[in-house]
Amino acid sequence: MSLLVIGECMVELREVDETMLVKTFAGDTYNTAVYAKRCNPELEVHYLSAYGGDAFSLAMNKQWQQQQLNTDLCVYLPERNTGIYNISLDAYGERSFSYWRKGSAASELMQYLDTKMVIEKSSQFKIVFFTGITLAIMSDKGRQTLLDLISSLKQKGCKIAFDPNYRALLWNKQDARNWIQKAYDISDIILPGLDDHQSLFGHQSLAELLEYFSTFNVSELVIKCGELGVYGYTKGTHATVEHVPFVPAKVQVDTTAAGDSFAGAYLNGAIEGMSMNDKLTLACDVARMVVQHPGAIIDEKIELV
Ligand SMILES: O=C(O)C(=O)C[C@H](O)[C@H](O)CO
Repeated sequence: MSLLVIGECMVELREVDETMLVKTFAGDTYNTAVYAKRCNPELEVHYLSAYGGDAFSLAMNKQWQQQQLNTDLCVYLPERNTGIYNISLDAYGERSFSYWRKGSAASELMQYLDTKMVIEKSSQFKIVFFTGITLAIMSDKGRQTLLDLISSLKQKGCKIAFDPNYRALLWNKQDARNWIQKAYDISDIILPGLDDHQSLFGHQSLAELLEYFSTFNVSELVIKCGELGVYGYTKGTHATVEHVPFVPAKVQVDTTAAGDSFAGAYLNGAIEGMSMNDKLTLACDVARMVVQHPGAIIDEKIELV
């Protein structure tokens, strides 16, 4: 049984000093795929994306292989390029991003993907994961084709997991709200951040989020509340909430991929059949390790927990 992750990977640039940049590869869904695999090297993790014919795309593809991801479903678009993003950090290691990704290969994935072929393989995928960023980079037609594909995979028995990962730079708020709600409608496992919901829907508290999600048919709801910790709810047991308090990292170097690594560890735990408390604890531990190192993907020699 495997995990299928759908989205975009890019060139990641980060400044070493005023004249030097480090180049690696990252993107929210890719980060999740990598950390799920690192948590359990036995787990088959499929990464579904598109890559171009430029030199960066080819190097990126090599990196996907090195991370032991299964890329059989990926689409090659020789006329397109890979996207690029840059990480800027403040004095507390809080990150912000700049993007050069319009028209990237991944943004056109759904125009070229053989969705029937993916549906035929559905029995392999226990969980299918995508994010608000996966939707944000696509045209409306691409977004609808993606949601149709996800719905078909759900009908075939795959569990659907979704993280809204709202990035205001990538789309307007109204579009983001509409499409993220459509994604919630078909998701079994939802991993929202309170901050995303504050920006998108004006929700100010955990209680407001719970009220909002009470109308969706979610089997696992994991709400990340920053310094208030994380809360996990399992369908039918909304009264027996699991709460894991926030424990700060020894040092916070770069918060890039904190949420993505959390998702990777959590989904790995879900596939392994862990309890809600164990999944949340593992996910928090992994995210805490990731923020202590620069960039989205930390050196593989570093033990995650
Ligand atoms: O912001 C994006 O679109 C990215 O995917 C880049 C980062 O790796 C990601 O946001 C980290 O969560």
